[in-house]
Amino acid sequence: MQPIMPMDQMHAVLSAMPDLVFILTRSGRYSAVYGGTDARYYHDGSSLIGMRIADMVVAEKAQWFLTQIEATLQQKNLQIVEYSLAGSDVKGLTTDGPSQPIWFEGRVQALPFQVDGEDAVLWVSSNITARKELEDKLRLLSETDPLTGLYNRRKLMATLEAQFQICARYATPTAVLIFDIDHFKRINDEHGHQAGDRVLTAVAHVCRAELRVTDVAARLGGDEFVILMPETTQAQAAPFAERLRMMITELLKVLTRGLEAGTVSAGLSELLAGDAGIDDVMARADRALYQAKRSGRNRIVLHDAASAGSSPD
Ligand SMILES: Nc1nc2c(ncn2[C@@H]2O[C@H](COP(=O)(O)OP(=O)(O)OP(=O)(O)O)[C@@H](O)[C@H]2O)c(=O)[nH]1
Repeated sequence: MQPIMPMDQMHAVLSAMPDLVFILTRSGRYSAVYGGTDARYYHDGSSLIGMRIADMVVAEKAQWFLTQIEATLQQKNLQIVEYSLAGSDVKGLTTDGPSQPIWFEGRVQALPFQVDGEDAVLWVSSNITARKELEDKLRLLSETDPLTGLYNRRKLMATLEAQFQICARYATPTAVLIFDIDHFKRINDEHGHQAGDRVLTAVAHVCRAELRVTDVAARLGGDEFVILMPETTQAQAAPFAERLRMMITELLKVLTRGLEAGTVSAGLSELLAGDAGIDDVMARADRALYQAKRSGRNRIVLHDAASAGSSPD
């Protein structure tokens, strides 16, 4: 049998816990706070003892904590939750401790005895901010095109797939525009690859500035870009597409110094009720783009008009 540790040693062990440990009652009272004494990772929580969550934490977050405590008491098994808290979310903290919001992982376990006449949980908070930041960086890297900062093909397809599901359920339209810089290769050949990169970056900048917040711009690869316009039919998207084409053309004129590569071709389509999946709309927009290239470049072709012409396949 394990020897019983003297109370003062037991207390010292709890105080030395690397993470913050709370005993919280069902009504949200901080009965005890231990550990988490390294100010690089945690604020000193000792001032919370005897207080109630609802009095110490901003209302919306306090309610969230109470919900987690109740769930743990009812389910009686370990709950693992993630949440963020800024110093300003908690009243009465000392100014020591991190100044940025902290991400925590909370491990919450019901206690087999009552504390201060109430059911209670042990809540261990670990600072996981560094891990969260790394996750954010990795997500950004996996979803964006490093040159332009726009969504990459993978993220575009995932977004289009989500939009396809919304359209299938609620019959809302989504327009898809694919555009491509005409004779982009000449820009690279005449002005160098770096100049080509600057053109691609500037085009992305125009897209970002012109789009609505709900629109999505992506670089498919090379000099090919896609814009998704949720809640927008092909007909509604056409004037916007034309304005964008003209703005990019103006920009290219400046950046390419009159080279015969200063124009844009585009194909426009929309999700249709009978589509089996997102490949259908991408193929229609692509066919329309092909048609725009074939019929002299420097133009936008709408899917209906494109389907009347020949296709690349
Ligand atoms: N600067 C730069 N060039 C790239 C990048 N990715 C692809 N390219 C170049 O983009 C050019 C695309 O050329 P093509 O696909 O032949 O198309 P185009 O010259 O625009 O001709 P059309 O589309 O028929 O008008 C190729 O020369 C690629 O090497 C990039 O990230 N940066």
